[in-house]
This record gives sequence, structure tokens and C-alpha cells, in this order.
Amino acid sequence: DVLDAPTFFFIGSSKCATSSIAAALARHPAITSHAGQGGQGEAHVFDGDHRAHVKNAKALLRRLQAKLRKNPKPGALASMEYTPEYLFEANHVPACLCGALQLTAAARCANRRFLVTLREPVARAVSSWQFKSRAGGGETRSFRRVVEEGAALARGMRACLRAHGGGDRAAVRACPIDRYLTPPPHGHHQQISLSHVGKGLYVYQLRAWFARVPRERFLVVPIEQFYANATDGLARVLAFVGVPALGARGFASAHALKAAAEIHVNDARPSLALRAQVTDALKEQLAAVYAEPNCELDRLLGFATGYCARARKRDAAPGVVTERAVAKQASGTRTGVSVKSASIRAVAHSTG
Ligand SMILES: Nc1ncnc2c1ncn2[C@@H]1O[C@H](COP(=O)(O)OS(=O)(=O)O)[C@@H](OP(=O)(O)O)[C@H]1O
Repeated sequence: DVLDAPTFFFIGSSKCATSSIAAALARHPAITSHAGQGGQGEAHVFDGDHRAHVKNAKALLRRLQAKLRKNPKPGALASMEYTPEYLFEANHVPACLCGALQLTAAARCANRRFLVTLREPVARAVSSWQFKSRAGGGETRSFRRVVEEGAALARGMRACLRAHGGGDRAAVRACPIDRYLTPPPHGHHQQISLSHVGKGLYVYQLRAWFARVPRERFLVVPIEQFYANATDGLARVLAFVGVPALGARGFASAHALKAAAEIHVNDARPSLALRAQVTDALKEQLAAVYAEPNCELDRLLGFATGYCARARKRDAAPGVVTERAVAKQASGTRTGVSVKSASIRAVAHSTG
């Protein structure tokens, strides 16, 4: 029963258009969600105070079921849990979530699906810092300080992983993301939302998730590729979560599908003062932090996200990735969205 446990989890990453895409999914006639028709509201069942241990699993599952049963859609084929911080809490949430799902015979982790959206990480960090720097957001550090502290944390993470032999399960356990990539003081959930730089180090987060849930259960979508053709992007996501895009159980018309795909909410609209802090020099500094992890990410995923600068330089004229280069890198792709040269060009230009 789709109301016993979500058939798919939309786990992040935050600031990667998750609100817009969750709203599009929540609008689908055959997807039930705690988020309701408008897509607002994150579930936060397995993170924060609830993350600690599998012994809470029964209570967590009941809480999740109550959320799903709040807005049931008759004849739903799929159900969604949406919490964009789950991706980052990769050392706690998978164990907690899979522990809870084990309590229902049919709903084990290995037969659920996991949706992840990514965004060029410099742009993601800027969006995150600006969002949290608004009144009441909890961020008081300058962008410069965030970049410098984030770079130091990233170095610490790399050193830890090197010391523990790279990217296998032992290294994942030895170098927990919330300790290594979250600004101190550790142990405060608030600090996770201030991990503006760390959250863009996607490769470490996905590796930790893949250590717990089979890789083929994930669809990982760079939003630059999704929005190069949003209708196709949404259709692909719908196929992955097991519902038709159009027809009796799908959107009523191509126009309705397109309108859902083009929902755009949750813009930061930063003040001029915040924008002025984001200089080209700091963005370059940040791009250097992500350079190697971005390339590791492509290797982990088996397709070109468009974020790996080395692939761009090696395979193409400056700033542009050719379709041939992408196809070469993407051979063996399992879950990447179809890549169009225009979308990759957009990524190449957005990284500065
Ligand atoms: N349709 C579409 N196209 C392009 N970009 C889009 C779209 N929808 C949302 N966005 C941008 O995504 C940012 C918000 O992401 P999230 O909704 O995931 O943020 S949150 O973590 O839930 O707070 C936020 O980015 P910034 O404006 O740079 O802050 C949104 O503008």
C-alpha cells in the first residue's frame, strides 16, 4: 500500500530546486505526498532529533504513515517523502530510514526509489549562504569567511579519506560528513543548515548513501540538465518513480505536464549588500575546492554532471562541452538525464 511507506524519497540536495520539483510531483494525480498539492512542507522524519537510532524506527514509521495519510489521493500509484537535507545527513539517515522500512514487509530500502537533484556547487553554495543570511536565517558569517572555513573543512575531509584508504565503507564510517563538513560547534542540527560549502561536496554524500542502498535505486539529476528541457526532465523523473506522465493516471494534458515542470518557487532574491559579497575571486576559490570532488562525482555516477572542469578542458574548446565528449564520458550511464549540448553549455557558463 502506498500509504504504508513512501515508494520514493526525494532526499535533496537543498538549494537544488527541490521545492519546485517537489511541487511538480505533488501536483501529479497519482502521487500522494505529505507535502500536499502545493508541494510545501518537508517531512524531516529521519533527520534532526529523530536521527539517532534504529530503536526509534517504529515511532518514526508511524509518524511517516500519519503524514502520508493526511492527504491521500484515491488510486495513487506512488507516494513521496520529501526532505532535502537527507542527502547531507548521509551517515545517519540511511540507517535510520532503512531500519524503519524494514518493519513493513514490502517496503525495504532495496525496493524504494531515491531521487536526488544536484546543482553546480558554487552556485548552490551562494544560494545557500544568501538564503540563510536573511533575517532569521541563522547565518552571521561573511561570504569570505564561509568560503575560507568551508575550504578548510573540505581539506580535512580529503585528509581523513586519504588516511582511511579512499572511498570504501570503512572510510565512509571513519569520516562522518556531519563532523567533517559542518562548521563547528558540532552536534547542533542548526549547523547542518549552515554547511553551505560542504553540501556541494556531493560525491562524499552519495558514496555514503550508496554504501547503504543499491546505486540503481537512485536517480541523480543535475538541475541544469533538467531545466534545459523541463518537460522531458519531469517526464523522466515520473518514469523513474513509476507513474505515467500523461493519460488516465497521469497529467490531464501536455500543457498541464509542462506547467508543472516549469514551476519556479523559492528564489533567494538576495539584497544588494549580500550580492556584493559574492566576488569573482571568492567564487574561483570555491570552484578550486570543488574541482577534484566534482570529477570524482562523475566517476561515481557514471555520467557527466557537467561540473567536472577537467573533463571540460580535456575534451572541448574552452568553456564548452561537446555532445561527443559527454557521450564519451557517459558511456555506461545508468541514470543520467539525456544530455543536450545546450544544457552543458549552460552549465559551463554558470560555474564562474
Ligand atoms: N524552475 C527553476 N529553474 C531554475 N532554478 C530554480 C527553479 N526552481 C527553483 N530554482 C532555484 O532553486 C533554489 C531553491 O532551491 P530549493 O527549493 O531546493 O531550496 S530549499 O533547500 O528547499 O530551501 C533557488 O535558487 P536561488 O534563487 O539561486 O537561491 C531557486 O531560484
